[in-house]
Parts: sequence; structure tokens; C-alpha cells
Amino acid sequence: MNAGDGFPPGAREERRVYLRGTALAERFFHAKDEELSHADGWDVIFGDRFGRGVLNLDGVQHRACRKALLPLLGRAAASAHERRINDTLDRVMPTLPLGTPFDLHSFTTPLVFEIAAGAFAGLSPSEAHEMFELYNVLRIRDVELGTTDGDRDVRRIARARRRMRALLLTAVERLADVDGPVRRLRALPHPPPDEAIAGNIAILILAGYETTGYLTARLLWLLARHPAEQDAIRRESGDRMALPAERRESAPLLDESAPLLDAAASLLDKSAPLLDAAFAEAARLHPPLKYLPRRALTDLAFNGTRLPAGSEVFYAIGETQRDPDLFHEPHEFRPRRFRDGAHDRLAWTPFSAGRRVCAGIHLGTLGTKLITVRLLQELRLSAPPGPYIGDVCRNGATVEPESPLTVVFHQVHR
Ligand code: HEM
Repeated sequence: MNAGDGFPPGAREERRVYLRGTALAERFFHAKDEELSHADGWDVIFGDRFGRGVLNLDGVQHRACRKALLPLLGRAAASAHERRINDTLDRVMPTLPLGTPFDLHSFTTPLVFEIAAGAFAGLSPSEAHEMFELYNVLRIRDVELGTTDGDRDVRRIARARRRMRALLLTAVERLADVDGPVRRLRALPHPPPDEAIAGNIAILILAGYETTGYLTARLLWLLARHPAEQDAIRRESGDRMALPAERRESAPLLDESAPLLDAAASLLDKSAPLLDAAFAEAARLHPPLKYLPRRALTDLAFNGTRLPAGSEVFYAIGETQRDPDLFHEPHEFRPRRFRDGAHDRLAWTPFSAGRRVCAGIHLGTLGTKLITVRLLQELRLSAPPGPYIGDVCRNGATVEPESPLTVVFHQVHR
């Protein structure tokens, strides 16, 4: 870097920069991988524990994998996914307890994991359960080397990584003849090795379950705290759920004409506007990814904000979506705001935006909405009195509730 280039002394050393607001978003979401690396950014969050896949690849490899995998995640895949979700719910819903406090997040997360592991790795419910536990071990952070606990964690993580690798390679073998990630990736002009295919499967499951599981829990919890909104959505969705299964599948919860866009408008579902608005509002208040991690590979300047090469760069979705200049009463749950008026295009980006917008936006939206309406059809949710439960972000990207998202289920009386 030359003297007089505007960087303060010492700024070339690696540093962490947080970007907020729509003015910077435009430039952030349209940066090239050669400017802001996803691979290096996500390495800060989960290192090499989950392997590489479409989320944490850059450049040519990323483009090839994304193109190969998108058809499995798009609208065409929605009805198979809807069937899988319904079958899983048929099995687990009768086990939900009535009348006692119940943590939504510890229910929805393994549930969505099982669905994702079945869809992308062909795992049975018991195999999925084992893999879920392995993911939890692989997420352990802040290991203090040289202490008894730290050394035990290192051994647990190493064992979990070996077992995870074995399960994923078995999945690669098992799925060789099925239309899924393995066949799609092997059909590329330069097919990745099995290890990389396994990494892609791991990333698909990871990207899908934590986000959808968390957002579903948040939406249901918010509706438990807002009974009028809950009743209105139950009435709205009742008509659809009363349809026979085949008709329900031909009237999916997702607007079939919606392209993979980057604004809330693309997810509008004309047949369920109240559910749609509550979904958008839950994702505004509680985006599962609070920050998007990148690393600047070259010196950059975004609207005057300097990003020296080597910086860790985080786009703050959560703070932007609660900016009072962008949303009136930003900390309140007001689904109507998404029905009443337009908002700045990049003010709402829970699925990211631009070229690298969430590849699973359709499945994530479908999963969250479907689990919500199925539960609301059979159960009324109430929230025990208590303060608002916020989030913690332990890894610099995803969030989890700071304490259990407790609700009580009651039978719906018609
Ligand atoms: C409500 C649910 C979901 C939310 C809020 C969400 C959010 C996001 C966000 C913010 C990103 C961008 C990450 C970044 O820029 O670094 C992303 C990427 C991605 N998501 Fe999702 N996601 C959800 C569900 C899913 C599902 C169900 C899948 C499917 C398996 C999925 C697969 C992916 C993949 C593959 C990427 C990487 C895309 C790329 O880099 O080209 N997501 N998601």
C-alpha cells in the first residue's frame, strides 16, 4: 500500500470490520469472491471441521457446485420436501406434551436436522440422530488446550470428525444412483472427489437445519406471545389444511412463480398473507445468521469505509434489520408492516442477497411455514409470563436463544 492512500497507520494489520445499513449492503452483496472471500470468512467460524461445500467455496468451484445443486433446492423439489416434512410431523406430533412447559428450539432443531439428513444424505431417523449429536460436538468452541476439559474436547472433536466423515462417505456410496447431490456433482465436467462431495453434503445439512430449526422456533414463540396473530393465522391456514393431501400439494405454501430474488416481495404467498407477513417479521427480528462473515482479499473501500486486505469483514444483518431509520418501532413484532407498505430493498436480507443469496431459500421458507401451520392446526400455543428472550451469537455468524423458548401446548377446540 502506498503512503497517502487513506488507511490509518497500522490499518493494514488484520482487523475486524462490521458493516451496517443499506448503503453498504449494495456494495457488500455485489462484491466478487476475489474481493470478499466466503471460504476464508467462514473459516473463521467453523475452520475445517465441516469440510468445504457451496457455502464456503469461492470462484469456479463455487459456481460449479451451486449450479449442480440448485435444482435439488428449488421450487421443483418443494413438493417432495413437503411430503417428507409432513411424514416426519405425523410421527413426532403425537409425542408433544400438553399443558407443560416445552422448549421449542430443542424440538424444531433436531426435527429439521432429521428432515435435511434424510433429504441430502439418505439417512434414517436413527442415523440422523447420531449425526445430529456429532454436529453438536463439532460446534464446540473455545477449547482450552492443556486443561483436562480442553484435552477431552480435542479428543471428542477428533473422534466426531472421523465418525462424521465415515457416515458422509457411506452416504456418498448409498446415493450414487439416486437423483441427489452425489449424482449431480459427479456429472460435472470436472467432478469433485468423494471427500469434496461429502463436504458438500455436510454443508447442505448444516446450512439448512440450524437456520430453519431456529427460525421455526422463533416464529412459533412469537405467535405464542401474540395470541391474536396466532388465531388469525390458524384461521387463514385452516382452509388450506382442510384440503385433501393431493390438492394441498398442488397448492403449496410457496408462491410457485417466485424467482430466486433477494427481497421479501419474492416470498409473498398470495394464499397465506398473514402467515407470510409473520414469517417475514420473525426473520427480520431474529435472522438465523446475524452476521455474514467474509475476508477482504484485497484493499477495498465501501462508501468511504476502508477494508484493508486481510480484514475479517462482517455484514450485520441483525442490526440493519432493527435500524429505526429502516423500520418503525424496530424491536416490536408487527407483521402488518410487511403487508402495509414497501421497505428499502436491502433492509430485509435474512437470506442474504445477490449472487450468493441462500440457495435453500425456497426449502427454508417452506419448512418454516409448513411446520408452523401444522402445529397451529392441532395445538394452541401460550407463552408463560417472563421477559423477552434475546439471542446469543457465540460463533460470529449464527444465533441461538439465550434461554429456552418455552411455550405450553393446548388442544385446539373447534
Ligand atoms: C430459514 C431458513 C434459512 C435462512 C434464514 C438461510 C440463510 C442463509 C444466508 C443468510 C446465507 C448466506 C450466507 C453467506 O452469505 O455467507 C445462506 C446461504 C446458503 N444457504 Fe441458506 N438459509 C436457510 C435455509 C437453507 C436451507 C433449507 C438450505 C438447504 C439445504 C440452505 C442452503 C444454503 C446454501 C447451500 C447456502 C450457500 C449459498 C452460496 O454461497 O452460493 N439454506 N443461507
